[in-house]
Amino acid sequence: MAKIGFIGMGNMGTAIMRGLLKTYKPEELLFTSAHEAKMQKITEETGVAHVSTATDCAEQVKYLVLAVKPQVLPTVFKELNGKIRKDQVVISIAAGYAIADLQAGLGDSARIVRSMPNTPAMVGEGMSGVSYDEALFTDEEKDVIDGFFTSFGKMEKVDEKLMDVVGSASGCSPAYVYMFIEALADGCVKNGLPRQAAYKMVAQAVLGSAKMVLETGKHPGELKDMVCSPGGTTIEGLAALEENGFRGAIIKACDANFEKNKKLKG
Ligand SMILES: NC(=O)C1=CN([C@@H]2O[C@H](COP(=O)(O)OP(=O)(O)OC[C@H]3O[C@@H](n4cnc5c(N)ncnc54)[C@H](O)[C@@H]3O)[C@@H](O)[C@H]2O)C=CC1
Ligand SMILES: O=C(O)[C@@H]1CCC=N1
Repeated sequence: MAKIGFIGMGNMGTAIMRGLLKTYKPEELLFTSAHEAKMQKITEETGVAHVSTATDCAEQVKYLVLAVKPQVLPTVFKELNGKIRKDQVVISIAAGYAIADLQAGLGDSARIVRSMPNTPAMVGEGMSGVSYDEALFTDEEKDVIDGFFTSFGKMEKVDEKLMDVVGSASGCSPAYVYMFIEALADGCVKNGLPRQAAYKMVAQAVLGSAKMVLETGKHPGELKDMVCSPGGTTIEGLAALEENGFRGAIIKACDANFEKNKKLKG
């Protein structure tokens, strides 16, 4: 019998499954999604079997991952309501759905883990904010839950009331970073650097800078100051960014994420 089943196998489902396949055998996983031809292709590529309905998937697994768009969750709830077993663990990655909302859709006794991962899961460098009531799960289940998230990156347990904020830090943030990489590369291309060299150099600079934050423990401002030689080139660039509202734009983007979470429930 499969252990972990996915309802929804799109961007995030495939990213997470790829991570899990480093730890789990294909026979331990199962999924269902919307299009038979796409499911067939994923099964051929990964060796993971699929079934046609959410009910079939739920019936066959202990850990059930909800990986459909928030707008699709009401349909899935209709199909699954009352069918979630007491021994089952439901892992949601949906934006905007609180544990109480998921229980309202699946049944009050459903034991839910709410999470917010991100697409770098695809390369084993995901970041997931995770929230669940520790008292509801056995030690073995907690090991599986934590192992699930660490199979494709890092995890941080957070209070559920912070999960909407976590969306900006984990779920949404790669999009901002890609936009930054694209813009910085464009700036380099404008001044003559070949495009492919620009992407490679900028992406490596982002990777290295992130590592500096994680590994030195230094404040990002201190690391920034180390780059800015007095009267040098970097401080000129920083002044231009400040003039153009760089920090304010990012803070506003986080506010926009936060507000949108409240409007996703179907
Ligand atoms: N894309 C991202 O970066 C992140 C997304 N999320 C959350 O992950 C969830 C999935 O997002 P994505 O993977 O980006 O969406 P997606 O649209 O790429 O994947 C959803 C999958 O669900 C399938 N589907 C549609 N209706 C279905 C149904 N009735 N039964 C079974 N499968 C069905 C679709 O065919 C598709 O393969 C969302 O709730 C989103 O909030 C969380 C973190 C990051
Ligand atoms: O854009 C979204 O709503 C999803 C959740 C976080 C990242 N992607």
